[in-house]
Amino acid sequence: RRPKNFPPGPPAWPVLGNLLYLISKDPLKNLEKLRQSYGNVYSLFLGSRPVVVINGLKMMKEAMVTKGPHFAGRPQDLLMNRLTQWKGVILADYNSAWREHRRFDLMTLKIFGLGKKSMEDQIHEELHHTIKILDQSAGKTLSPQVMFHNITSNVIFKFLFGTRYEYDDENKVRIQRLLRLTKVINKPWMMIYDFIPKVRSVMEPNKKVLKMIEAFQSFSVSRVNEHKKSRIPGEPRDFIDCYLEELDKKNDASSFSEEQLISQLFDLYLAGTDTTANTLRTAFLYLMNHPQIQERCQQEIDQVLEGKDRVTFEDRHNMPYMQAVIHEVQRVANTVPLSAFHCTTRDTELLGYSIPKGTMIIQNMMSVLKEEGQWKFPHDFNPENFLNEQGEFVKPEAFMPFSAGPRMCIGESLASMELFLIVVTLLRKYKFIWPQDAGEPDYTMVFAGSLTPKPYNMKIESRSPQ
Ligand code: HEM
Repeated sequence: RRPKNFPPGPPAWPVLGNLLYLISKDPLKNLEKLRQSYGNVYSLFLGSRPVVVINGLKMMKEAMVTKGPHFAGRPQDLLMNRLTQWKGVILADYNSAWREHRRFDLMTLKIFGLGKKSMEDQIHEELHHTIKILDQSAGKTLSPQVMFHNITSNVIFKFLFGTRYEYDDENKVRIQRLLRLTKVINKPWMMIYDFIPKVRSVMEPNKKVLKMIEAFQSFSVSRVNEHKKSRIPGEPRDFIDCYLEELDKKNDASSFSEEQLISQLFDLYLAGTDTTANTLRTAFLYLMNHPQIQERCQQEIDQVLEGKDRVTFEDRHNMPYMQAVIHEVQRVANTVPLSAFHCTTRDTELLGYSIPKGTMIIQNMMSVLKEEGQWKFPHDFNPENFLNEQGEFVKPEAFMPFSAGPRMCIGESLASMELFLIVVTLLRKYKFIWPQDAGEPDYTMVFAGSLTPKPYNMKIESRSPQ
C-alpha cells in the first residue's frame, strides 16, 4: 500500500508490484505512458518497494537542484552495492566519504586534464591511432562499434592508469570486458534479484558479474603497486599518483584508503567509457542519415580551421553549428535514460506529495530531453533546437543529459571535450556515408542501463586534405 499522501500510480500486482513496467521490452515507453496517466510525479512498486518517478524540467529542477540534498542519496541495499562493497563514488550514499571523493575526483580531472592541455593531447593521440585504421578503410565499409569504445576507453584509462593500450593488446581486451558489466547488471534478472526478497534467498548473484569485477580489481591492485614503486612524490603522473599523494597526507578522519582508490578506478572507468562511446555511435548514425547537416558541419569546420593543424576545444566558441549538432545528438541519444537511482535523505515533499526518507527515486530523463514546450522540435533530430535566430549557439535549461544538482555527472567536461574533438576531427577528414545496402536506418535505441543504437556499418570516404 502507498504511504499517506504519496504520489499516485498504477495498481500493483502481488509480489512483483509494477516491476513488469521496468523489465518488459520497452521500459522507457512504459514510463512515458504512466506520466501521461499520473502526471510528472508518480509512484510505482518495484516488488513491495515504493519508488517515485520524476518527470519534466520543472519537477526535475525542484527535486535535483532546489531540494538537491533531500534527493541526493543512493539506495544502499541493491546487489551492486554489495558487490562493490559500498565503496566508490557512483553508488555511495550522500555522506562525507562521497563528498570528499567526489571533490577529489573533480579536482584531479581538472588539474590533470581539463585545466591543462594534457587531456586534449591525449584525445588527439588516440584519434591519431584511429585515423590510421580509418585511412586503411577509406572507400570501404566498417563497423564503428569497437572503434569508439577504443578511443573513449583509452582516454579515461590513460588518465587513471597513466598508459594506453594498443587496440589488439590482450590486456586491453581483458579490461574492456568490464564494460559488459553494465549490460549484465541491467538485465531483468538483476531487477528481480534486487526487488523480490524471496528470490534473493534462493538465487546467488551471477558469477560472471563477480568475475568481471574481481578481474578489474586485481588488475587495478597490481597497477597501484607498480605506481607505489615508480612514483616521485610531488610529481603525479595520473589519477593513481594523485590519490597516493592524498594517502600520504591522510589523517585518522580521512575516508581515503587503498580500497577506495580501487573503487574509484572502477567507477570512473565504467562511467567514462560506454556513455561517451554510445553517444558517438548515435552521432554518426544521425550524421550519415542527415547528409545536409553533415555537410554544413564540414563547411563550418573547414572555414574555422583553415590553415590550422588540428582542432582545439577552444575552437568550439567559433563553431555554433557544430556545437548545436553535438548537443542535439546528446539530446536524442538520451544516453543514461534513468540516470543513476537516487534516494531521499530525509522526509520531503514534491508537488504537494509527501515522500518519506529512504524512498528510491527514478529520474525519467527523456521526459525533460524531449519535453514539449521546452524545445522547438522535441521529437525530431534538428540542431535548430540549440540555435537562436541569429544562428548563435544557445543551451536551453532542459538540456540535462548529465542530470543536475549535487549528484550531477562529474565527467561532463571530459565527455564534452571528447565529443567535440572526436566528431570535428573525423568530419574534417572523412565523409561518412550510410551504406547503400543498409536499408532504412533504425533509430531505435537498445536499453541496457545506458541507451545505444543497434549495430550498424558506415562507409567512409577521405575528404580532400583541408
Ligand atoms: C556522454 C557522456 C556521459 C553522460 C551522458 C553521463 C551521464 C551521467 C548521469 C545521468 C549521471 C547520474 C547523475 C545523477 O545521479 O543525478 C552520471 C553520474 C556520474 N558520471 Fe557521467 N556521464 C557521461 C560521461 C562520464 C564520464 C566521461 C565520466 C568520467 C570522468 C563520468 C563519471 C560519472 C560519475 C563518477 C558519476 C557519479 C556522480 C555521483 O554520484 O556523485 N561520466 N553521469
